[in-house]
Amino acid sequence: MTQSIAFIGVGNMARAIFSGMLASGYPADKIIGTSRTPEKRNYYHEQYGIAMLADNDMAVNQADVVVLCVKPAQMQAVIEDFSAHVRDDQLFISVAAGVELDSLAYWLGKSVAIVRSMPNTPSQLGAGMTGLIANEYTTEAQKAQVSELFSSIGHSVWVEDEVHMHTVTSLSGSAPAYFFRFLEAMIKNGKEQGLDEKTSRALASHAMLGAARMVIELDDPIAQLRNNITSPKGTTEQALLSFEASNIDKIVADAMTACVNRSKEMASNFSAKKD
Ligand SMILES: NC(=O)C1=CN([C@@H]2O[C@H](COP(=O)(O)OP(=O)(O)OC[C@H]3O[C@@H](n4cnc5c(N)ncnc54)[C@H](OP(=O)(O)O)[C@@H]3O)[C@@H](O)[C@H]2O)C=CC1
Ligand SMILES: O=C(O)[C@@H]1CCC=N1
Repeated sequence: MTQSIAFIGVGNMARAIFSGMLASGYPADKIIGTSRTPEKRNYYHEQYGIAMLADNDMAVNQADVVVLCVKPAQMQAVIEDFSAHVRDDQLFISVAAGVELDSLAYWLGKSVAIVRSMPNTPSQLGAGMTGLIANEYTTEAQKAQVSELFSSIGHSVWVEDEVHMHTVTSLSGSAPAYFFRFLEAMIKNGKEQGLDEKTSRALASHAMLGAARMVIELDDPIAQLRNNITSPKGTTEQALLSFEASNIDKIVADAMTACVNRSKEMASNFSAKKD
């Protein structure tokens, strides 16, 4: 039987996940969302046909699976508020950056199955990538259920050690934003060179999509794919030399390290160990 799934805190990430699920055929009458804002509840109900509640307790009561989608700083208060309603047979999935399994378990206050996930917003198009790790109370059947849920909105990988969730955040959770930023810079330059925004956007974004597809669908090393475009004394070579002169490896490493460091800082700031 199809399980009832409650999304606690419907915002960007919850919408990306349930809209991907709906597009892959998950029944709307098995999805509940919560938000404190009446306008948002009306909007999501009208737009997606899911039940939208103001009351997290009520949503948790009705759910087999509870997906925790509030901001990391709100997680403790939100969980502790509904924790009296938690049942042993429920499965909890958190999407929050930097909130560890032990903290979630402590606030939930019961020996329940908890999966920590790090999805990304392309999930709304079925093109998501999600990192996953489960606590000791999660059965293999529940892990399979979580894999199935995330495969309906893209791909997923299980990591062995929770420390890797910081790296997952920097490689896929936050990464769409890096690529958007890169595209913004490219489109800006296309416009400065005289093309209109729409044409620049189409050219650059299809180049990015095509390159990503080549990496995913072909076996060639990425350096080989790059070399295939880089004619000696040609145009690409000049662009790549310019990137190297700006030390592109360092630019990317610094950004990813900053992302990981913030994830670690959040794990420390939003930890039940501080209580
Ligand atoms: N955005 C992204 O790309 C990614 C986000 N994440 C994680 O997803 C989580 C959510 O991020 P994001 O969706 O971007 O944030 P949003 O602010 O868009 O969504 C959070 C939602 O939670 C709702 N909310 C807050 N408090 C409550 C409450 N007490 N009861 C019910 N709803 C509540 C808010 O709505 P209202 O104020 O109406 O109640 C808000 O819309 C974060 O933990 C983040 O780390 C993970 C991976 C990627
Ligand atoms: O920026 C954030 O904190 C969240 C987590 C990954 C993507 N967005």
